[in-house]
Amino acid sequence: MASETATPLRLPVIDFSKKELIPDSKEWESVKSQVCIALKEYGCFEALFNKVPAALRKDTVAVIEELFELPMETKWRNTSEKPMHGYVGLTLISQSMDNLTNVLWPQGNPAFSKTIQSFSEQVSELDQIVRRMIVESLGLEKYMDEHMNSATYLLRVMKYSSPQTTEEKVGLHPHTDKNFITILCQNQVDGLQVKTKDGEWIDVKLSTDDSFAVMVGDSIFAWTNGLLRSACHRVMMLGDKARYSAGLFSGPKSGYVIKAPDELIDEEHPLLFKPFVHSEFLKFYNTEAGLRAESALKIYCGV
Ligand SMILES: O=C(O)CCC(=O)C(=O)O
Ligand SMILES: [Fe+2]
Repeated sequence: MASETATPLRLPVIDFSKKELIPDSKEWESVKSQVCIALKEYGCFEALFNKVPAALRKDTVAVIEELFELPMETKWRNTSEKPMHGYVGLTLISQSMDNLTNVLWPQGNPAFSKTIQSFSEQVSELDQIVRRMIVESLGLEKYMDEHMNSATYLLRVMKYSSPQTTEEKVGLHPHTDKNFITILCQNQVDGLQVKTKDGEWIDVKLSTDDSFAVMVGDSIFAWTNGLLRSACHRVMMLGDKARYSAGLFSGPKSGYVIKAPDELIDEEHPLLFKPFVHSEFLKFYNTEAGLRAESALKIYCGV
């Protein structure tokens, strides 16, 4: 049957590595329109971004592996009730990095915090380029400074142990991220999948050593009044190697109210979500009803 030979869907790949990528240049406009198309369709794309030196990426994966070798207290382990295969996620908040390092390695481990810190800084440049492009492509320049200044970052590192079977196991259940933008990188072990509008799962196979997966979260979905999708994604594990990933999450600062700009609301595009404070929404998301909901955002503040 013909459908069996259909080529699997691939995420758009967008190149952010060109020297000429400066605001207002031809290159910038071209990348911007690719970003806008990809985020409307998939809420996600693969970014090629060579500003993070290969050595730093390698060091980052190495320190993450080192971190997960430590005997960790249960409070740092995943506390979700949902069955997931061998997932451990740790949030490293950049600002308190030195504190955390001192707790984990009382004798000190400056290399760890330095690596994680510079990795976060370099990847945050890509986040800022993407968010600038989003604001510009929706004609919302008037809100540029407000939006850019409304964000804060956290870095989360994850380990998914190998299931040691030939049968796929859930590493992380389907969800949308709740923040603005998530940028993920991984060791050589794939597993991330993104759901299309038609409900099909696409394997995210990062194609180069400079690749990152970039995803829109619910805060951008709400702020753009639904114009850009927040990508539903999950992790499926197969085989005998552990997956390590690192995600830089940009999200609204504490207390910041997310409100879709008037420019995006008219009769044809009625307001989808009432203005909300992100930290309050997160509290709801972490309740049983929030976790059970297909869209916690809709239940929390849908119009
Ligand atoms: O490990 C991954 O690639 C996905 C992680 C993820 O979706 C999350 O932490 O929200
Ligand atoms: Fe996620």
